[in-house]
Amino acid sequence: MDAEKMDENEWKYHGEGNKSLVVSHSQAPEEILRHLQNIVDFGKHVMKQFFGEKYVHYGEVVQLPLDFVKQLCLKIQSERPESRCDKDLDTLSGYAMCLPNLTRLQTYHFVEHRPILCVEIKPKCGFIPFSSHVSQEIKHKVCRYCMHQHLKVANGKWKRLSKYCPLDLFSGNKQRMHFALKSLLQEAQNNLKIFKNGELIYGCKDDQDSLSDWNELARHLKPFFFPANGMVNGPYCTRTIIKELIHVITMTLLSSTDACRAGNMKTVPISRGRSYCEASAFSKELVRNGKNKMESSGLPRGCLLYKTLQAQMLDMLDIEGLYPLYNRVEQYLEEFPEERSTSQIDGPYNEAFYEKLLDLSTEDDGTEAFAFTKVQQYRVAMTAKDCSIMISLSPCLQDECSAQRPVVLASKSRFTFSVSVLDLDLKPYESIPHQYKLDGKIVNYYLKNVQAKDDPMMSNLFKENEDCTLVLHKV
Ligand SMILES: O=P(O)(O)O[C@H]1[C@H](OP(=O)(O)O)[C@@H](OP(=O)(O)O)[C@H](OP(=O)(O)O)[C@@H](OP(=O)(O)O)[C@H]1OP(=O)(O)O
Ligand SMILES: Nc1ncnc2c1ncn2[C@@H]1O[C@H](COP(=O)(O)OP(=O)(O)O)[C@@H](O)[C@H]1O
Repeated sequence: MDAEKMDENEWKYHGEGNKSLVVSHSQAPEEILRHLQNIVDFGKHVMKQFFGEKYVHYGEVVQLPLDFVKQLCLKIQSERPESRCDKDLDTLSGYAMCLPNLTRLQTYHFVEHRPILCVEIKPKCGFIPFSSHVSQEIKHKVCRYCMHQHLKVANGKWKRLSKYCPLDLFSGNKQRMHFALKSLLQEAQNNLKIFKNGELIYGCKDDQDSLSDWNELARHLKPFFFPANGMVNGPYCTRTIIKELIHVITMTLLSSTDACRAGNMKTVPISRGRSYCEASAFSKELVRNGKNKMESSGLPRGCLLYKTLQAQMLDMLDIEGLYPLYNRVEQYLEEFPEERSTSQIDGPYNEAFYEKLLDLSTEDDGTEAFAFTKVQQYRVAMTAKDCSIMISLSPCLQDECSAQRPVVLASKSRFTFSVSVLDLDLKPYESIPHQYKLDGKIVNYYLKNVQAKDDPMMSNLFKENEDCTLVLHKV
């Protein structure tokens, strides 16, 4: 073994059996450097093409003094969520990614000493699968997020079901978007965070029991929306401020500030698949009110939600259609392992990698080339389904507004703003089997524990511990 690997600091205890003690060597620094460079390249050559350069900040890889890294890890350890403390921080390579602080304004110089409000939304998947490979009809009616909620609550990840449905947010219909944002504000889970001058003031707390405290949030937001202090504190004030916040977030999400290939590239028709989710609390409320037309005004092509949805819809086959192609790739790589590097599964994520994503055909010609393309497109789609949108807002005065600085108006104030996308590291090829298994778990749990209860006929099929004879009538 290489002499330089004989540094005890690079080894860690993994476990032991009756006769053996297991230690593992941490990733070699060059592997970490390549991993981080891959993330930067993927942002620079791929996601910037989908989202546009104004929305994507891919940063750069830097090397830091090891002492600094070690001291930093000790300093922040107590602030980390308990649920994440099982993940070790890399204190051996010194490599890190240097990114702009997206809770600050990105696109324009921000006025010094001006307060900044930042809203982070993790929208999740905004479409219902339209693939013919889908085996369960429920997947054509209820979206992944709404189905997954029930399994998450059953597994204890969250205490309460969220009323948020991504299809309402991605609908482009202001009424539906307002409902979606209000639902996120009621039950943030890991889909909403609000920062004030870089400090987290709302959402995504490790303590799932904390109910949303709108009064506390309104106290933080009041100076932004009613700077003249013309609003007396109280329930009306809280409701008014929350409505102002929802309005401003909606307008920034619908703003379109930069044309790029994503706006012009041959796109997956967004009209494919149903435009609303049967499980959405909004659509149920609409039906209760005797209306059944779900408006989907459609998103402006230049806005970030549209571009995010375009990238998500690279998942054209659904995991059920993709998984056999993944197996075809696996078999091919078992026979020709040297092809792994030329396939660019592990990078480099350069222009050539991007160009290969543009073939949107879904006709399987039986080749490995088709399988490789669909697998890579699926990985990009998974990444876009798990990314976050950051909206930074700073109050501006009338005379500071100009044509090239985007401004959003509230009732008693105005903001200059920037919109960015983050968490754009390509999802690993190896996570595809996990996606396939998780998809089955989510759907099966929903069918057995939710749909059966909602549908009297179905409930007879699943009623447990009760003798019931299924009488089949001759037709
Ligand atoms: O689908 P992936 O591979 O992107 O997995 C995501 C999780 O998404 P999902 O469960 O829909 O597959 C995501 O969980 P949520 O559904 O968004 O709750 C998970 O987010 P956290 O809950 O914040 O962990 C996400 O982890 P990171 O965002 O990467 O931290 C990722 O899970 P992992 O694949 O386990 O990293
Ligand atoms: N450039 C950034 N500026 C400000 N906050 C950031 C930035 N990148 C990440 N964050 C914060 O850190 C959190 C985790 O970062 P993320 O890249 O999503 O990690 P992971 O991929 O492990 O989920 C984000 O949800 C966001 O709140």
